Amino acid sequence: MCSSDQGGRGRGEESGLSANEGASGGGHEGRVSSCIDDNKTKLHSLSQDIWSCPELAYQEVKSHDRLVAFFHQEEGWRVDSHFKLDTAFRACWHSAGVAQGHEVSLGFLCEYDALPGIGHACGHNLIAEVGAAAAIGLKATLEDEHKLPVQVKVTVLGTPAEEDGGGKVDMLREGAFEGLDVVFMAHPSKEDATYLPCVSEQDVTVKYHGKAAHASAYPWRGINALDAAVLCYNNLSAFRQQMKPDWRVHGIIKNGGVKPNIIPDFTELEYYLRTPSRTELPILKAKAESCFRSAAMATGCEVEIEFTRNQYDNILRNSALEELYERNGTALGMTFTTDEDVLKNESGSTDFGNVTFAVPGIHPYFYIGSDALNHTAEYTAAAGDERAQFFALRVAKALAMTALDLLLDPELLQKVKQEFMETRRREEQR
Ligand SMILES: NCCCC(=O)N[C@@H](CCCN)C(=O)O
Repeated sequence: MCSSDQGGRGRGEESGLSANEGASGGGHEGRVSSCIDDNKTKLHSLSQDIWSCPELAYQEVKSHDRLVAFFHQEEGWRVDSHFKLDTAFRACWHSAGVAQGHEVSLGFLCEYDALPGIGHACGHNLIAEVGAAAAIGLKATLEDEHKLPVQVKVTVLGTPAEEDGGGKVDMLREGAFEGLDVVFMAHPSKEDATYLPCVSEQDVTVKYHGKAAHASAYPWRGINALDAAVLCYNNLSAFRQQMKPDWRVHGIIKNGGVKPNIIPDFTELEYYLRTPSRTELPILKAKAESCFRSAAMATGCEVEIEFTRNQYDNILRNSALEELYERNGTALGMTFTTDEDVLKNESGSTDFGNVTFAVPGIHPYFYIGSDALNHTAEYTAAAGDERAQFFALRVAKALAMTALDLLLDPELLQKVKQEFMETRRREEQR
């Protein structure tokens, strides 16, 4: 059985609510909270171990092993390491009893990849912790509940490579999400929000091949690949005036030549192309491609255009899930942002978007005790700071309570699924 921890601080502490008081002070919600609080030391240690050893996309070997070990040490979980991808995993638990009809299958996702150079600047160590905490909190509560109206399967999926590549897209292709009824995860941010506009994205690498020559002695003998790269950059900058205001194109020159007196024979750029809906993305891709190709034509370079294997889709919203989550979060003392600039403008992209076209899901954002911005060294520090723990555990409680709501009231689950079908149909007809 679980005890109760009334501690708490930070945004939401202003309300004076502790997690348990805010939830209900008892009942199922109270049990979720106390079970998660009971495990806070080992959850913190899980998150710290991932944070202190940041690993890039598809190379999250130690983080994978640490999470797999975590679930091996928990009772009742069947763990598949290297599930579908080398650094992905799956952990499953089934509620006791004789299966009668459909088993409700709920998934919690853990991300754990970091960024080059600045470590866990997007706080994915906390995403992993939240996914694990919500899953064990829900399981413990369900074990105490003997009158569940349904059989339940809880699945934790470790999904690599969100920052680069899109591990969830690979896993979707491999069938890893089949059979799930609803999926849950939460992403660190600088505010609490049930939803931020997560847009669709296609990444592309552009390479120009020219011809080297001494830049002073025989410049007319060279073909300048840096000129092509600069023209490419400028073509896209000129095109920006005609882009829709909510499109985003941003790039870097990864390789711009080696020495001023050598006409560069090779340059390389990397661009991210984003539109609010995946249906618009092909239009932007085609226009960007014209910018890449015309720079090659103007300079006489050869161009190689490599669009990445996985495109990220926008997130399909589910207001039924959002309302449940917001109610639980508010009860736990969260204050959801009302800043229109944040709520209406593009956020980044996530491969969770692709998941929401296959399974109903929610991807709320959560404050971690710092005003630092994601993808900065300051955010890395905040994601590893002990102060983030209260917020991470609180969001895990809100996710687990939302899952519990669906299990205790089959009509709610039906509502979520119905909305998912309708939203997806509307999106596909856009
Ligand atoms: N909205 C989620 C934010 C996480 C994030 O920053 N994701 C990256 C993904 C980049 C993949 N190429 C982003 O830049 O949006």
